[in-house]
Amino acid sequence: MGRAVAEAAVRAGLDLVPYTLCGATEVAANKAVEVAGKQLELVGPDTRDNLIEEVKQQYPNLVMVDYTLPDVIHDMANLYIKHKTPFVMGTTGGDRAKLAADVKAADLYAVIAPQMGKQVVAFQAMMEMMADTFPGAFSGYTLKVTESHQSSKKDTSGTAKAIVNSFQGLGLDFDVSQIELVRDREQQLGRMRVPEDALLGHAFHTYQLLSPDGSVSFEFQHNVCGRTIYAEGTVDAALFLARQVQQGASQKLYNMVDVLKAGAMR
Ligand SMILES: NC(=O)C1=CN([C@@H]2O[C@H](COP(=O)(O)OP(=O)(O)OC[C@H]3O[C@@H](n4cnc5c(N)ncnc54)[C@H](O)[C@@H]3O)[C@@H](O)[C@H]2O)C=CC1
Ligand SMILES: O=C(O)C1=N[C@H](C(=O)O)C[C@H](O)C1
Repeated sequence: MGRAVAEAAVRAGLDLVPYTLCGATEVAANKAVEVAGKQLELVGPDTRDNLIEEVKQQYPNLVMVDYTLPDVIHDMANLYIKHKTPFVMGTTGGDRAKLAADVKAADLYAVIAPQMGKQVVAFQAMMEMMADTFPGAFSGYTLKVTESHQSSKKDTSGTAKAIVNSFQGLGLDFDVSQIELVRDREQQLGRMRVPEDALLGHAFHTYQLLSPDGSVSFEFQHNVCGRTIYAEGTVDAALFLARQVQQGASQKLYNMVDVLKAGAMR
């Protein structure tokens, strides 16, 4: 995602900071990272603090973008809080309530969301609205949720968890631990019908609802191949956040439904 966002930022005409934070293993591998002809320097956890202070001086409108891993999500949030750098975070996992509470307590500008793709965010917003408007409308129904992602994704989809939250509001008795995770290549190609060239980057979600007597069924599905939809949405979020900072907006913590409702997604 880091590369896809950097490329989308360049496409949008943004000034890309020539550094990229990464884990210690990536620094040790010492791989060159080039985006749109610009060389990016890899910066590991040991040297990032001093660098961030320098970069802040040089780029006063800095917005940091986080696509790291569930294991380090709180460490990364603490980093942005420590340096007071506005940030957009698409990383999933961690304790989401704690994450929001920490950022709110720090009074820092941020967009945090498990889903950045405009049309999927719109679907997510629609489900939230349905749950708020018609609470319990699907009481007694059963729910089956299946999500397939690239096998490197270890956690349950943050998007699926958010949608399940709305289904719970609609009366479904369903826990996120019941979400079926598909990470096996053969199942992805066969049962899930994921195109082979999307095995390393896809998100196929299906939500099936069945009435108590089996006579009524609903199915919602969103299938994404590749990373572009999230990268473009991330750039929208960064532009939106930069505007909120400049205007000194009183609300500081946002999710992508807020960004979409503000009309800030291209
Ligand atoms: N919100 C959204 O729309 C989307 C969210 N995601 C989420 O974003 C996260 C990352 O996904 P991918 O890019 O596919 O994973 P990836 O495994 O390709 O990349 C993770 C990156 O985190 C970096 N990293 C690890 N430890 C670090 C540390 N201590 N400091 C700085 N960087 C560190 C690694 O160097 C690596 O480049 C996952 O949680 C995924 O579910 C992914 C796509 C869309
Ligand atoms: O890791 C991914 O790929 C994705 N992660 C997010 C999630 O966990 O919901 C968003 C999308 O599904 C892609």
